[in-house]
Amino acid sequence: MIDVNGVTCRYGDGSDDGAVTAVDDVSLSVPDGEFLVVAGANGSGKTTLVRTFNGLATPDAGTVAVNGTPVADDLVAARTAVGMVFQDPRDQLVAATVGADVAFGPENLGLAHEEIDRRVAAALDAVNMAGRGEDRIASLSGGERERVAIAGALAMEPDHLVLDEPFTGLDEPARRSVVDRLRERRRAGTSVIVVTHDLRDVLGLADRVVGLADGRVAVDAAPEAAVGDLPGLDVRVPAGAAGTRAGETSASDP
Ligand SMILES: Nc1ncnc2c1ncn2[C@@H]1O[C@H](COP(=O)(O)OP(=O)(O)OP(=O)(O)O)[C@@H](O)[C@H]1O
Repeated sequence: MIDVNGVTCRYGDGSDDGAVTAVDDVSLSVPDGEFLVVAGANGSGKTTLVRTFNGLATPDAGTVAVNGTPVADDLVAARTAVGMVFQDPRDQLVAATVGADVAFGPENLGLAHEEIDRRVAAALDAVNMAGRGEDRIASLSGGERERVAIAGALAMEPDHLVLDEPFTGLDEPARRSVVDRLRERRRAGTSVIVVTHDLRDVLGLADRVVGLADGRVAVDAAPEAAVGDLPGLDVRVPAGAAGTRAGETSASDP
């Protein structure tokens, strides 16, 4: 369980005109096994909010607890329990080859070699990169690097998996494969949190949608109840899913 209680995050020191409140008094709980989509326009605070889940961002007010332990009390526990894949995978790849990169996290957990090999193989398979362990990171395309970053997070088998705009650079087979694996992880009890302003890939999988606007929770509902309000948040929803009530303009596919 991830418990977010009254979290506010600001950038800047608050004394100048440039200070920004990125997350504004947000409270929410993410139960184990939930597939949560965090949606919202650019700059609505999605990334900042999820970065508080493992201590990469520190709230100016409020608390975040993971599996009952405040993140601030045990950063190592939070980072082990919450796996994260960011928007720019170039910042996350640490090794020279694909296999070494995906193995890096599990090695740091001190797992046995056989278990590391199993996890690396399963994670590469999940992103359609089976057998590519010897490929050099430097020779990969942007989308392939993104897939390696996702594999690295999957190989950690975290309790909670956060993916920030995970599908942007993925081709269709890779996207389908990752979606299948996320579905599988959720069935195994992992909570999956996908951050996006484009719900077309994930709305069908979601148990719940939290929509942010200006750092605040504007929508918190099951997908079928949320879709009617999402176009107002400037997010992209699947064609036919938006609540295009009479007289409204939808942000869905043309
Ligand atoms: N490092 C930073 N320094 C200053 N302001 C920042 C920083 N990171 C984010 N912000 C500001 O905080 C607000 C929320 O940003 P955040 O990246 O959390 O939003 P987001 O919803 O993830 O956006 P996007 O969809 O563009 O990734 C924005 O106004 C942004 O300009």
